[in-house]
Amino acid sequence: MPVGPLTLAGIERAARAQLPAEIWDFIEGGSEGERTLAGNREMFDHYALRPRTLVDVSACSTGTTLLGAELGLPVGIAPMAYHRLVHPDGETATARAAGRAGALLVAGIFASRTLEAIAAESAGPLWLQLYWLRRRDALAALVERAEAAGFAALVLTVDAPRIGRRLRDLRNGFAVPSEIRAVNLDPGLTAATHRAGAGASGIAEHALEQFDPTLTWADLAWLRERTDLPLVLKGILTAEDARLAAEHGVDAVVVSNHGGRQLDGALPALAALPEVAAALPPELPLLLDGGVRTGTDIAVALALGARAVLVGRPVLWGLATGGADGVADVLGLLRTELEHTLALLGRPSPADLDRTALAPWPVHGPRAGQRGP
Ligand SMILES: Cc1cc2nc3c(=O)[nH]c(=O)nc-3n(C[C@H](O)[C@H](O)[C@H](O)COP(=O)(O)O)c2cc1C
Ligand SMILES: CC(C)CC(=O)C(=O)O
Repeated sequence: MPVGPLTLAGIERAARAQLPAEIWDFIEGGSEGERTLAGNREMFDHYALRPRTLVDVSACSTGTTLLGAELGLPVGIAPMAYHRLVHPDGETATARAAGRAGALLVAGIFASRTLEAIAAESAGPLWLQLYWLRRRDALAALVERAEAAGFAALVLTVDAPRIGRRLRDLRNGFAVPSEIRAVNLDPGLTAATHRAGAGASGIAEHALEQFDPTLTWADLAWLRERTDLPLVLKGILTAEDARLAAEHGVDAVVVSNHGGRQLDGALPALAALPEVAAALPPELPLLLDGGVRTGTDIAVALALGARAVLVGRPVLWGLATGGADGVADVLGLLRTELEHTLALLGRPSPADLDRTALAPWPVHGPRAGQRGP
């Protein structure tokens, strides 16, 4: 019997081999020189783990709680547009796998399956990500639908007043194929997404047309007035903004640079985590996304103050290669790796992780063999 991929990197290779080049570029790419995209991964190399011994690790748990919900592992699926780009089932398959694993799913405002269909497949906590659309009526309607469908929190993405210059998409003249739609929005609202043009990105043109770049802290009250759902801000990278988020009463914060797809040269997510953690009240849940690819990465992020991590691209690799089962493989590998890391580190549960689990990585240069089979 052939052995399947033993790391997310193996699933990545399989996905790359089967996806059309321009879809691969849209998923995998970052903005401009892709320095922040690379930095997200490289930053994990700056930490070593400090294992403790003679600790009973016969029963390790990967479970945690987040905004009152139980998670089987401290992992959520980052909001990503158009899952149907890589698999005909799209977000409903992702939701099935998340439920099986006890992971959080953050569905995107540009989901290619309806909120109701996603909720019907979902067995675990489900949040909805929003962009600040000029058409506030469309946003208000989505909030109402999300509440009715049982979504448990809203995530407002704040790092995208416009779309970063993603050179791969510009070169490819990338547009979302017309049969794959952001079905939760009026077709008129997303038409530009489907218009290809040499040297242009349909995604970027659409955002210029529809995203409202006047969004400021004062506007959060508009969302608050419309819903009792917890409000999460995604895309915070500084202590200053973390303090403002807390002052404005948000319920959680996601440290993120949008997977290196927005401001190139922005801090790697893991580099921003300590200052954001220090600036927030300890009871306010903090999440991180960007470059999380192994159980060790999860342990490092948790030790630096994250309650949970979100994982983006690997979920689309899994979805591309095996639908719901492929996403389950990705989440299953992360759980296996995290559980091993906790046991060998002598910290039997996520709650046991803190800064004392970490030291600076003492040698310079790239890690040998990290990618694995
Ligand atoms: C294909 C793709 C689509 C994305 N779409 C969205 C989106 O609609 N809204 C959003 O807030 N973030 C979006 N993101 C960013 C992710 O939520 C997340 O911040 C990032 O992918 C995390 O980094 P990782 O891919 O290295 O795990 C997208 C990312 C990718 C790769
Ligand atoms: C449709 C896009 C605006 C989705 C997004 O945020 C991204 O591609 O990073």
